[in-house]
Amino acid sequence: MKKIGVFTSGGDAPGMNAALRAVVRGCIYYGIEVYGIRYGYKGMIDGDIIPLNSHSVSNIIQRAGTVLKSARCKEFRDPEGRKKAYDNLTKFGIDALIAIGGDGTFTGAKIFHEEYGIPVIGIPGTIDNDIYGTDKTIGFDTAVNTALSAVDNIRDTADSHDRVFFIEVMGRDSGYIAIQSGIGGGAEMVMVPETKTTINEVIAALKKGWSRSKTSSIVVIAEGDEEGNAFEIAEKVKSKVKDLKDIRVTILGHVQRGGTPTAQDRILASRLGLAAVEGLMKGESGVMVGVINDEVTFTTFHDSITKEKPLTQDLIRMVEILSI
Ligand SMILES: Nc1ncnc2c1ncn2[C@@H]1O[C@H](COP(=O)(O)OP(=O)(O)OP(=O)(O)O)[C@@H](O)[C@H]1O
Ligand SMILES: O=P(O)(O)OC[C@H]1O[C@](O)(CO)[C@@H](O)[C@@H]1O
Ligand SMILES: [Mg+2]
Repeated sequence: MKKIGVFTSGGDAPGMNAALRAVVRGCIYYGIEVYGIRYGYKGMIDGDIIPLNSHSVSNIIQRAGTVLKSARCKEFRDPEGRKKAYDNLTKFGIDALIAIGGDGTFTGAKIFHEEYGIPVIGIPGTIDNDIYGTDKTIGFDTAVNTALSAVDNIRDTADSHDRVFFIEVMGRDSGYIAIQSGIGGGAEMVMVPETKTTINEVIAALKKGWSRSKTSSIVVIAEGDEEGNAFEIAEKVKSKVKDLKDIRVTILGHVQRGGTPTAQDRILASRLGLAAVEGLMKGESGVMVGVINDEVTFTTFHDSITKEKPLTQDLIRMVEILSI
C-alpha cells in the first residue's frame, strides 16, 4: 500500500476535518502518500483528486464542515459511474481508500470494494449517530450541543409567554439528537422514529404538566417521526385540544450541521482517522472503524449498515418520569 485516497461524503459533520487531519498526518508518519478526493464520489468520478501534505491540514482541527467538500452523487450508484471512478484511482496510482461519511457512503464503499477489490476503510462521520459499530459517530456530540443550546433559548421565551413549543431536530431515520437534546433540555415529550408515540400521548403529557401548574412546555420531535413533521404534529394537537394556549413551531434544520466541533468530536475523529490508516496497514478492509466502550473496533460494512443501532430504552423511559 503506497497511496491512500481519502474523501468525505454525504451530509457534512463537525469533526470531519479533524478526521481528515489525522488520516493525512498518520499517512505521512508511516511514509504513505495521501491524496484528497474532493466532493466525495463525485470527485472520484470527475478525477477531482489532489495531493495532500502535512501543511494541507494545518489549522483545520477546530473547523466544522469539510475542507475536502462533500456531495451526494447519483452517478456512483450506477456501475458505469463506479467504473469511471476506478479508472481515475488507477490513473493516480491510488491503491487504498478511506471513506468518511454515513451509512449511504458505506453502502457505496462496500459495493465498490466488492466490485474492484480495492481495500477500503470507513470512518463514521454523520450527525445522525445512526451507524452500528460505534458508540458515537463524528459530529453527533456537537450537533446535540447545538440543538440543546437552541432548546434552552426557546425555553426562555416559551416561559415568558406561557407557550407550547414544538421543536424539530435533525435525524432522518434516527432519534438520537432528539432524545439527547430533549433530556438535556428538560422537554415534556420527545418524539422519535424508533418508538411509536401517539398524538393522544403527547396531549396527555402536556395536560399532566398543566395540571401541575406548568405554564410552558417543550416537545422535541425528530424529523423522521412517523406522526409527521413538527408543523403537522402541532396542527394535530391543536385540532384535538380546543383550549390550547399559544403554540409555536421551530425547525432547527441545518444549524445543527455546523458549529465548532466539541472536544469529544475532535478526539473521536482524531482517534478514528489514525486507526483507519493503521487498520489498512494491518490488512483490514471492507470495514468501518469505530469506538465501542473506549476501544477501537472494526465492523464489517455489511453489519455497520444493516444492523440496527437501537436507542437506549432507558433514555426514552426517563423523559416521562423527569418531566413531571
Ligand atoms: N446503494 C448505493 N450504491 C452506490 N453508492 C451509494 C449507494 N447509497 C449511497 N451511495 C453513495 O453515497 C453517497 C452518500 O450517501 P448519503 O447521501 O445517503 O449520505 P450518508 O453517507 O448516509 O450521510 P448522512 O446520512 O450523514 O447525510 C450517495 O450520494 C451516493 O453517492
Ligand atoms: O440537506 P441535506 O444535505 O440533504 O441533509 C439533510 C439530512 O442530512 C442529515 O442531517 C444527516 O447529515 C439528516 O439528519 C438530514 O435529514
Ligand atoms: Mg445516512
